[in-house]
Amino acid sequence: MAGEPVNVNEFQELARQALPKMYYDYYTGGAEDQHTLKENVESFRRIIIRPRILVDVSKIDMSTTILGHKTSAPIMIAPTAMHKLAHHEGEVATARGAAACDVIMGLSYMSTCTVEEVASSCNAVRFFQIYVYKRRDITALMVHRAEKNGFGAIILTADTPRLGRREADIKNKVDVDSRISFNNCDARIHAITPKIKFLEYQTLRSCFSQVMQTEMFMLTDRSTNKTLQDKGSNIEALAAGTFDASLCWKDIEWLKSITKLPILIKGILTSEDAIKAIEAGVAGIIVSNHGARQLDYAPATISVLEEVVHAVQGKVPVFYDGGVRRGTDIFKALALGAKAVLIGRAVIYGLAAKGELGVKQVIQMLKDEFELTMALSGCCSVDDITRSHVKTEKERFICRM
Ligand SMILES: Cc1cc2nc3c(=O)[nH]c(=O)nc-3n(C[C@H](O)[C@H](O)[C@H](O)COP(=O)(O)O)c2cc1C
Ligand SMILES: CCCCCCC(=O)C(=O)O
Repeated sequence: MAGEPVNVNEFQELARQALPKMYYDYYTGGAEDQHTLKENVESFRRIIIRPRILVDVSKIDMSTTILGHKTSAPIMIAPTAMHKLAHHEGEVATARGAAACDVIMGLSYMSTCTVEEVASSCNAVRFFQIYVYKRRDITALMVHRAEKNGFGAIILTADTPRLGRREADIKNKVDVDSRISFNNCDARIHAITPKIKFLEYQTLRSCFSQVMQTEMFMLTDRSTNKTLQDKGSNIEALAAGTFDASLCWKDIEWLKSITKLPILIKGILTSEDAIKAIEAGVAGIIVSNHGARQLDYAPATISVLEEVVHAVQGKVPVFYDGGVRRGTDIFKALALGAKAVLIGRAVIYGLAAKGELGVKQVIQMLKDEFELTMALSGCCSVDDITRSHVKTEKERFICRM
């Protein structure tokens, strides 16, 4: 590629050049046939924008308010794991990029910088994403650390009782550089099982590979010495050992009992679950298929956004993620009822290509594209973006009949 990157796809190419194949594949990949992965992006292309002309667009205001936090644009950074695999400064660089653009940073439970490091690195508004461990006390500790360090909300990821099957990670035998550790969750070593308590904690905590060995140890049936789970990737095995697959709706009550922070639930794809989420008392919903990394042949996220928005009836804000690569995508999601969008891979591409500067450039690029889309569509503020500004494929099909 000649010159500076001019769009997210070009940042993706820079990330590909910068990263070892194993990590690039981990970041870009989706589950199984990657059908949903393609659809997450393609479905946006099938939605067209209905622009209005001769509107005074000399001043465009992209700002909005998310759970009471004023932000420069309806954009948040999606929680994604292990940023130190993309850049040595990890989530600290990402958070600084978010702060520079005045957007909210979502920090993953599986981050490689701690909540304390991220909190002290910049003044970005931060939300903390959690997976719920079998060992609830560890998750509670993480929630309290986030609360103590000024995080503004908890994002409960609810679509991951087990990790999706990402075949590239299996083939690549994905593993992590021994200098990197899950610093945020070093307590997670305890989470695997009380059975491993006799193993030396300090030797276990240092890196992912060692966690893997521990995990494999734990998954071995001592009587036969046969590994109980050896078909998935290392990451899948680790998730199987730590994540609580029994998590269900009643557990939101538990989460509410341990924190005063507002709770966003991430991973809603149906009206049925949206209604349950509201009954459970969440402060907001994130319509997400986890970047198509969980259930393949789940719907493209943008195709179900409206179903969820209708079910929610304005009771709580609805956020969106999946496949956002352009400012026009952000505009379309807002027109279909999202309050804001979360950006996953695009931010990682920026981070891998240029660290903090790359994160900043990717977000700024998306903001610039979004602002231009607003101007060319005749919208001066985010409230001016309405359902009538887009036409879905289904509507176009009905029009033709
Ligand atoms: C490499 C990678 C790691 C992710 N890690 C997490 C995570 O730790 N927690 C989580 O809730 N979601 C995680 N996600 C899902 C994102 O939060 C988000 O739903 C998704 O990336 C949005 O799609 P996009 O990448 O097309 O923007 C991850 C996604 C990717 C690509
Ligand atoms: C036990 C490590 C699991 C990391 C999972 C991160 C994630 O959600 C992803 O999609 O990858």
